[in-house]
Amino acid sequence: MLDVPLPRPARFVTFEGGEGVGKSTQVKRLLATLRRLSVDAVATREPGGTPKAEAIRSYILQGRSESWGAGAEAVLFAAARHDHVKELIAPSLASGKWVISDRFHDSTRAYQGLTGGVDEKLITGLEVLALDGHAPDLTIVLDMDPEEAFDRVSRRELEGALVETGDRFEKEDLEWHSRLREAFLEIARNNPERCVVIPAAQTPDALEIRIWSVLTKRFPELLAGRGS
Ligand SMILES: Nc1ncnc2c1ncn2[C@@H]1O[C@H](COP(=O)(O)OP(=O)(O)O)[C@@H](O)[C@H]1O
Ligand SMILES: Cc1cn([C@H]2C[C@H](O)[C@@H](COP(=O)(O)OP(=O)(O)O)O2)c(=O)[nH]c1=O
Repeated sequence: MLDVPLPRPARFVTFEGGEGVGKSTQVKRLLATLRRLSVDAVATREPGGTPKAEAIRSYILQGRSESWGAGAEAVLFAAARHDHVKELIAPSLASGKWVISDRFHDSTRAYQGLTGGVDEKLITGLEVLALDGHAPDLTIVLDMDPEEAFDRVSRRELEGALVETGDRFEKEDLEWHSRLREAFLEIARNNPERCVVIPAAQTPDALEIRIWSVLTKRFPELLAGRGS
């Protein structure tokens, strides 16, 4: 019998959660694992991912749009996302490439919507426009106590990493970050078929193993033909 490989449809996976929960670390690790398995994949981030979206990212994260209010910022994030979907995400998926994004639309709903007070109807309308049908297949929500996550971020800053967000959302107080944490958990509860919440207060290795087990359960084709 011919050993024909099973088709592996390209999947769109997003990572969400507050600051310092370990999203970027796990995105890099997942990309490396997929590539080791010869899965064609690209990692990207939001806001950003394309030159135009990166320009919007710099503008917002430098705090230049802060005085415009959360509603206008939601529109800016959505404008960046629209370009990101059109120029990078949709073409990658169409060409068979997996896309792993460090943040996506849930961040707008959590930060600007549920925490920032922007009307749910505006958030939903922006989602429809920006996603253009490209909702993630799976969203990993990394969840942890914001105080512990702050410690990680301060360490990252002490270690000298370039952190462009230090003067924007990170400066909000603990109560605000606790509301943000609840916002992500609420989004996950409302989208149980798409979102998986993973406790993030564990070592990077343990977290990587847990995330990989979620992926292989959700997308068994990842293991097809590997005898496991
Ligand atoms: N599981 C973990 N345990 C402890 N520290 C971590 C873990 N994952 C990441 N870190 C460290 O915490 C900081 C924030 O991690 P990062 O991946 O940049 O988080 P995020 O992208 O969610 O802001 C970095 O200094 C990183 O090295
Ligand atoms: C994508 C997105 C990000 N953000 C915020 C979350 C972060 O504070 C910032 C992006 O910074 P980033 O460096 O990607 O986040 P992190 O600190 O988790 O590594 O922008 C929104 O407020 N709305 C959005 O739609």
